[in-house]
Amino acid sequence: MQNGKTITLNGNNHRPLLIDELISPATQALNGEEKIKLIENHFRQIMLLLGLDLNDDSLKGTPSRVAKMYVNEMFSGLNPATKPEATLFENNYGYNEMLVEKNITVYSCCEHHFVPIIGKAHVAYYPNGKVIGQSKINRLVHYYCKRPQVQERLTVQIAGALKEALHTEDVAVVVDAAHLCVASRGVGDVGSTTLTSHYSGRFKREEVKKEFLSFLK
Ligand SMILES: Nc1nc2c(ncn2[C@@H]2O[C@H](COP(=O)(O)OP(=O)(O)OP(=O)(O)O)[C@@H](O)[C@H]2O)c(=O)[nH]1
Ligand SMILES: [Zn+2]
Repeated sequence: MQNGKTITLNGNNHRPLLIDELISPATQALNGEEKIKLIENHFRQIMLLLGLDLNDDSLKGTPSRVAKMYVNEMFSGLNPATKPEATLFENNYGYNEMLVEKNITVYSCCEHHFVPIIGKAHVAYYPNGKVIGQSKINRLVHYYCKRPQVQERLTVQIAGALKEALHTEDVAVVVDAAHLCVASRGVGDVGSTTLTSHYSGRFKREEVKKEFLSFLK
């Protein structure tokens, strides 16, 4: 029982979908403040188990800081209410070529170790009647980054959201990112990055894919 609510969090009772994710009913029942309070308490326990002094001036606010950072910043993309609206405009000027938005910042979090994934996403599409406000592409990428992720899922989710917003299959996504779980611990390889891609519609054609990749050089 916490804040007058009984919650049962069962990790197995929900399987997130690729695009319109399901949040478990127990979590849905909590508002942001309630989640922050619960996470704060659990994080305090983790710190105590690590032997840290929670009376220390510098450490005593950490459980609350971490909880707020998780809910409002790092994992805000788990809340569907934060999904950006894709503003569309008529393609009045008849632009029918490929549009590429490259070097979109990727700051995500590895779901296996909860450490950062840092890199870039490159996205392209062909307009199908409408064009999207450019910044909305960046916003959609950031939305899916703000979850515990694996890079493969992140790539597919970005592609799926763009197809849905733009009513077209003609979408390409490349993500190039460094995983701090690989760089800062474990194998300790600071030089490697991971590349993932998704091509659909016209981008499956070799010459189209080649044109897109030439823009990324
Ligand atoms: N496919 C995929 N794997 C990832 C991603 N992020 C991290 N991983 C990998 O997830 C794996 C988890 O492996 P485990 O053996 O369970 O964990 P571990 O003992 O900490 O493994 P090491 O990192 O090798 O020390 C590691 O190989 C990570 O490199 C990702 O985005 N995609
Ligand atoms: Zn990891």
